[in-house]
This record gives sequence, structure tokens and C-alpha cells, in this order.
Amino acid sequence: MTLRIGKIDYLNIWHVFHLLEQSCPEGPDFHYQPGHPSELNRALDSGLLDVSPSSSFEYLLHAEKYQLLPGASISAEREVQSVLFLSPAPLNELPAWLEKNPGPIRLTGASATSSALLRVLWSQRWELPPVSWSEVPPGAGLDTGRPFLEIGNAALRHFILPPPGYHIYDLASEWTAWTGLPFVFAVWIVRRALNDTAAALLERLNRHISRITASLPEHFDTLSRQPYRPDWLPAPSLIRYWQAMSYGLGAREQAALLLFGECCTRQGLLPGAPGLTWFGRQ
Ligand SMILES: C=C(O[C@@H]1C=C(C(=O)O)C=C[C@H]1O)C(=O)O
Repeated sequence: MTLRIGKIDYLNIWHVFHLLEQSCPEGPDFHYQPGHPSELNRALDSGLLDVSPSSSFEYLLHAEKYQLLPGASISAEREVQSVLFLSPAPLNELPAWLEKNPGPIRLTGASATSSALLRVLWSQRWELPPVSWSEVPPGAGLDTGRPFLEIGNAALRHFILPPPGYHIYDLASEWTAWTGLPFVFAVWIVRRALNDTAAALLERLNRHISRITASLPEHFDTLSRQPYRPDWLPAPSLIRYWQAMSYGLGAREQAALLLFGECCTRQGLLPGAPGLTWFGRQ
């Protein structure tokens, strides 16, 4: 029996998996399946994975199939740096820009949560007029010449090397300024009804996740010097990026997740906001 674990192939959690795979190596007990969040959402939904950090929106959408791994998320407060709305015009001039340049806002096909967050902020926070949305492949937003959402490493690259002529909005900053709460981009989603062997492996995995995320800053220096770091990202910028992220799922993150569920429901993106159901608790 092998626990099938999804692995977001972004720098935001690369260091956590790097350490996790030292304690729970690939082998008969654990298998790691890399992908971007939408790929992992689909694999969880269809039962090809037992557990994965993946879009918080996927949990809210299909909560009847899932439980949450206690204490684990990918969250950010004030800034995230890698979930960005890039626009050729500032927000207050965007309605006029869209009249001159009719067409959709582009959303990266890698995202579920951030796409929903952008749509919520668009209507409920920025109060911009209704618009159409269309998906483009991850990393392709800039080539469309239109306002676009990017996430993950492609977004972080735009944060580090801002494309000329674009106004950049960090969606975690926008959410925190609006709600006073952190934003939960990803939760560790567990398929319901794991058998006893899988559940025991997952308990072991979660003990390591908790230990690793509690001591991450001690490892930042060494981790930022690994060959995985892209050449456009200096080591101090990678550390600053990791410092923006938090990996717990405490009371404020849970409140934020539920509030996001309410906002998505109001936006017509969810039929209703589900409760939070936990792995390992009766
Ligand atoms: C913080 C980020 O959040 C990611 C955004 C997700 C989404 O939009 O569905 C899912 C997982 C997160 O890793 C990022 O992209 O860097």
C-alpha cells in the first residue's frame, strides 16, 4: 500500500517537499506526484491521489469528498508575491481601457483558488463592471496583451522582473486590506475513507509536515542555495518570498477560509460554503 501524495511544483512549497522527501522518501510507502494546482485538483477529485496540498477552492467545491489535514496550508498575509493580477491600466482606468479593448480577462489554467479570488475582488472589493473571463495556459498571460492573472513561479518572475507598462496587484495584499485576515491559497486535501494503512502513513507524513513547517526559517539559508533556484531569482529574494508564506491552519486561517467560501457563494461560484471537516477527528 503506497500513499499517493500530490506535490505542487512551485517554489512556494518546494522547500517543504525537499525536506519531507528526506524523512518520508519515495518508495513502497510514499509516492510523490508533481503537478500544478489544477492538475492536482483533478487527480484528487478523480481519486488518483490520496492527499495533496491543493486549491482551497477545490476543497470548498467538493467538500463532500474530502477532509482537511489539520494544521497545514499555504497562506499569506499582506503579500504573497506569486499570485498577481497584471493590468495594462490601473484599476480605476480599467473600465475605460476595456471599452477601448473589448474582450475577456485572462486567467491562468493552473489555478482554481486565485481565479475565484480575482473574480470576488473584481466585483465585491473593486466594484468593477461585469466582464468575461477566459483561461489561457500557465505562463501565457503576458503574451495575450490583456489584463491577466498569473500564479506560482511564472507570477513570481513577474514580481522580480516586472514587465514594463503593467500595473501589478498582489491578491493577498488586496484580500488582507479588505478583510484584515490572511488568505489561504492551498490546504492539504485528503480523500475521505482512506483505509487503515493509508491513514497510518498519512499520520506519519503529517507529523513530519508539522515538524518541518515549524522549523523552516532555520533552513532558509541552506535551502536557498540549492541548484533548483532559477537564475532570475537571487537567494535573498527567494528567502524574502518564503518569509511571506505561512504554512499553518490556525483560527485566523480557518476564519479566512470560511469567509472566502461565503464570498464565492455570493459570487455564484459555489452553491454554498461547506463546513470544515478534519482528517483524524471523529
Ligand atoms: C501562493 C500560491 O498559491 C497557489 C494557488 C493555488 C490556486 O490558485 O488554486 C493553489 C495552490 C497554491 O500553491 C502560488 O501560486 O504561489
